[in-house]
Parts: sequence; structure tokens; C-alpha cells
Amino acid sequence: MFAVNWFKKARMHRCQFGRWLSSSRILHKYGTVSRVAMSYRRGALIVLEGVDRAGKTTQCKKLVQALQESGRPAEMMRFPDRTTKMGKLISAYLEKKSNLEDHTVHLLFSANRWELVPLMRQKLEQGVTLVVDRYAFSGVAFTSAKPGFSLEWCMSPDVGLPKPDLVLFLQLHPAAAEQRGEFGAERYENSDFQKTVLQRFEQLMKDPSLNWQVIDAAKSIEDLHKQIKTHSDTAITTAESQPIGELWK
Ligand SMILES: Nc1ncnc2c1ncn2[C@@H]1O[C@H](COP(=O)(O)OP(=O)(O)OP(=O)(O)O)[C@@H](O)[C@H]1O
Ligand SMILES: Cc1cn([C@H]2C[C@H](O)[C@@H](COP(=O)(O)O)O2)c(=O)[nH]c1=O
Repeated sequence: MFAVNWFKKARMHRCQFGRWLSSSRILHKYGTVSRVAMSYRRGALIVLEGVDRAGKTTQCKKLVQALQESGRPAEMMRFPDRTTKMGKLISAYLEKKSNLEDHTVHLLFSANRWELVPLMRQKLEQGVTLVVDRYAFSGVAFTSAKPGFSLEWCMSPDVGLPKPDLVLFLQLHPAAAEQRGEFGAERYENSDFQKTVLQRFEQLMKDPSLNWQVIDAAKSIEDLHKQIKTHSDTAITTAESQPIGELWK
């Protein structure tokens, strides 16, 4: 009985040690519990999307905190990740400190995701749920809002990225977003451009191969959090028994 509980605990914590157990001699000795320890469970990839100032960062932080408090390993990531070499080029562009040709900056945003894929996969496989503030959908929505860019062209560099198990779209009218803190400082923060971005997001949301959930971002921070937590708990449970998918493949 002690051994059974101990193995169950190892599985619950989804640590790397659980992986080691599945191939170790211990399991051969305790044959009856081997199936418990061998059913290794991955973390979920949860993405929050929306126009600028929709409340994504606020909700990502709250979700990670709530998951951690409930005993689930969870970490936050954000794109662009402005800390890498590529991220620094992107950040200077967004802050209007430098100019980049539109195709070039689109590919840089995508490369900034690809450079973090090995780390993302490692975390997911270790059982860590990743809560991601923007992903390839922002990449496509923002670039395709510029003249002369098709959705298809914009999607192509991100084909094959780890596929999110859940995409939470925080829906907010750009006029309402504009009223929120510090709107207007960065390159894309103007209401007309954001309206086109919203239309592009709406086109992307028609894709039935992804688990899109639309959330009314005009609600209070706490109300939004409750809804987001419920969707996330379901997605985490579903993802546990599935392999990591590939985006747009
Ligand atoms: N539900 C909400 N109701 C009212 N204000 C909110 C809500 N959620 C966030 N805010 C406020 O709106 C501002 C933007 O929030 P936040 O940084 O979370 O948005 P964001 O979508 O991550 O923005 P960006 O895309 O520009 O980085 C902040 O001042 C935040 O406190
Ligand atoms: C990931 C990604 C983002 N963008 C745009 C969207 C925003 O205007 C900024 C990032 O701002 P944040 O406050 O750091 O979220 O960049 C984009 O154009 N392409 C992308 O791939």
C-alpha cells in the first residue's frame, strides 16, 4: 500500500523522476503499479491572444499564480520575448527606435518563437503547463493588417510550431482598449490599425482545428480570471493524454 501511494505521488508531481521510474528496475519488482508510473503526463500549451491592452498579461499572471497555488506546475512565457538577441531587434522596432522592412520584421517575430521551441518542448514534456502571452496568431493578425500581406503568407513561417491546446481570445473593442493605461506609445498602438488586427483575428478564429475560446474582455479582472481558469483546467486535463500537436499542419 505504501509503495502504491508513493508511486501515485510521483505521478502526481509529474517530475522527471517519474520518467526515470518508468524504465527502472523498481517497476519490474512492483509490477502491479508499473502502469501508474508509466502513464507520463505532459503540460498544456495555453495561449492568450487579443488586441493591444485587452488584458492578456494581467490574466496570464493570474492564471499562472492560480495554477501554481492549486499544485500544478505552470510558467508564463511571452512573445515577443524581448530578452533574446532577436527580441532586442524587435523591441527597438516596436519602440520606433529603428525601422525594419515589413517582411523582415514578420520573419523576426517568427524566429523569436522558433528559438524558444526547444525550451517550450522540454517544459511541456516535464509536465509544466505554459501560459503564453501572444503567439503566432498575433504574428499573423498584425502583419496581415498591413497592406499587401495575405493570411497564408503570414502563417507559413509558423507552420509546425507546438500547437496550443487552448487559445483564449480576449475580445475587446479597440475603442475600449484605447482607454486603458499607456495606449499609444508603441508602433502598432493606433485604433484604426487595431480594428484591422481584430478583423484578422476573427478570420483566424474560424479555424476549427484549434481550440479557440472567446472571452468578453470588457468584464472585470476577477470575472475574466474565473472563466479563463475553468477553460484552462479542462484543457490541461485533455492535454495530459495527448501528444504535443503541430500548428497549422
Ligand atoms: N478586465 C479589465 N478591466 C479594466 N482594465 C483592465 C482589465 N484588465 C487589464 N486592465 C488594465 O488594462 C491595462 C492593460 O492590461 P494588460 O497589460 O494586462 O493588457 P495586454 O493585453 O497585455 O496589453 P499589451 O498587449 O498592450 O501588452 C493595464 O493598465 C491593466 O491594469
Ligand atoms: C507576437 C507578435 C506581436 N506583435 C505585436 C503586437 C504588439 O503590438 C507588439 C507586442 O507588444 P507586447 O506589449 O509586448 O505584447 O508586437 C507582432 O506584430 N507580431 C508578433 O508575432
